[in-house]
Amino acid sequence: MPEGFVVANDVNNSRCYMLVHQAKRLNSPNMMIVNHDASSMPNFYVSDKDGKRSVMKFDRILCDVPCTGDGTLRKNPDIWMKWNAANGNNMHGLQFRILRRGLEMVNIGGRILYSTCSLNPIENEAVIHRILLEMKGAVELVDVSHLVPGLKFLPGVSHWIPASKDNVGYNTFDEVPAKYHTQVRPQLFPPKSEEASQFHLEKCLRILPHLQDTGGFFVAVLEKRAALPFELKCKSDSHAALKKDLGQVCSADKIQSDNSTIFKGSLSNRGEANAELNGDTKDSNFEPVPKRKRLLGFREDPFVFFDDNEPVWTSIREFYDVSPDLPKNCLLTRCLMGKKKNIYFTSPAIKDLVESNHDRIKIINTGVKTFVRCDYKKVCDFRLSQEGLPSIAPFIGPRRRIRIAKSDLLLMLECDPKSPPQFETLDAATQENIKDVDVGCCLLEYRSEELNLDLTGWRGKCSLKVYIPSSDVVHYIRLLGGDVSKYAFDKFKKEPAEKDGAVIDTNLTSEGHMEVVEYKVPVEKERSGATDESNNGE
Ligand SMILES: C[S@@+](CC[C@H](N)C(=O)[O-])C[C@H]1O[C@@H](n2cnc3c(N)ncnc32)[C@H](O)[C@@H]1O
Repeated sequence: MPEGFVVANDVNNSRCYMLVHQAKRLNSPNMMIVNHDASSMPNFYVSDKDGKRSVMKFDRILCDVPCTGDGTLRKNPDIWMKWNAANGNNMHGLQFRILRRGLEMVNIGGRILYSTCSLNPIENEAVIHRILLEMKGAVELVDVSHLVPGLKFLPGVSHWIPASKDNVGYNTFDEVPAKYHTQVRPQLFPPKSEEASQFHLEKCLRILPHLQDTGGFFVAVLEKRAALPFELKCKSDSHAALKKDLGQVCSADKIQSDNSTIFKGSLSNRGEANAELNGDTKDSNFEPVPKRKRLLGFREDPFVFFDDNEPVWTSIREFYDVSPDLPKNCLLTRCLMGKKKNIYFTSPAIKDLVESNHDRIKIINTGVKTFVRCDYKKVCDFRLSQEGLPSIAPFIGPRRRIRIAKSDLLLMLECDPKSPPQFETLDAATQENIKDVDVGCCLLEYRSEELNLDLTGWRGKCSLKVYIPSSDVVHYIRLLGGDVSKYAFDKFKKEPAEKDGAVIDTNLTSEGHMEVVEYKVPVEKERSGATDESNNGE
């Protein structure tokens, strides 16, 4: 299992759930979704082998920041009506703060990608220029054009004209009328022409809509070459705060006050650095980081990892013939009491991240669903879930594995789920393999030179079923080279008639029109209520 992991964040709670939905397709145990304001993102702690905790720095950070979205004018025509040369002025501050916080959280030598779907330089080059100025050489723009061969783009610009909402542009801050001083601030202005070349803003990528018929997009990659100026200054403060933070078992209040200490420490120093830079002590350019509200008040179920005495584990281990190499302490549920419904699996690194931060970071989701309660089946209380199978398949023992042939798999995928293929219709070798496996949930393994598949199955008394999400059925038939034409309808030629028990799915065809795919499959119920422990933020 890879040691790396991804932490995805959005300040908007609903967007986090959208993220959960999208990320679910990856089936990755190495991912965590969190819900914070990125401009005041709390530090993440990790522990080493001796259990000593330290602040984690990321290797890579991608800041796809909120923006005016004026690069998407073609698909969002309402932007035309609201467009104003000054719209970007309101976004600049938040964009800058998000990027700056990202730089704090990245390792020296690490990279940060800043992107917007806007073409307004105030949201783009002006943010990068301001960061480069403030970081005093600790951060450099990187030329990444060779990493995207074939992509058409224009270089970043080094000159732009900030404007007020009445669409009047200003060459210098001195020209800005006092009434607009809060909107058109000094930081929005481009570098002086004689200084412009030192920033290399041409290394930014401007992807313009007409170049290759896309939306407009802006991308800049920064590398952190050294500690940031305010990091050096506040190092001792942060150390003291960190020591204090780690030295106690935290209550909610304590955590809040400790975190504010850390942020206050770095903030005041950042303010200093910035004021120094701008010769301005009044406007430090840093809005105060708000004290985090009710850290423990968000409505997410807890993440409860299995301990050595987990009562449900023995029967699962025995039934699935699980290898002792499976890190069972990386299995978790989302309920403290009552019947466990779903069991999730994370990588060891994510487990540590959850345990070291769950009381200070709003974790929305992590782990892949691996076992699902199905005690009505009276064999084992839990069946395997296809979502987590790629992660734990290597640990499932031979007693629960059935090697199947391609023809068997196609039969199972294409059949009416109410009438799964009987043993005698299966490949002769498969029929032999089935004899070694008792009734119940099992792992169906298909192996060929081109394709290896591990699928959740059900070995019945006289039939064999594949047990996968309905939305994946056509995908697997396609992978196996089966005929999917009978599942497809062209919406523009024929209205699909929903038959009893049929599942309708929609896919976008390469022609860009909607193809409606209809098929009958065993439906695995994967979802329940929004705050139910069983849904892990899905
Ligand atoms: C351009 S979109 C990013 C879209 C994202 N890359 C995706 O593919 O879904 C900007 C996102 O930033 C989020 N956002 C806005 N302000 C934020 C903040 N202060 N901290 C974190 N996320 C923020 C918005 O909710 C929005 O989802």
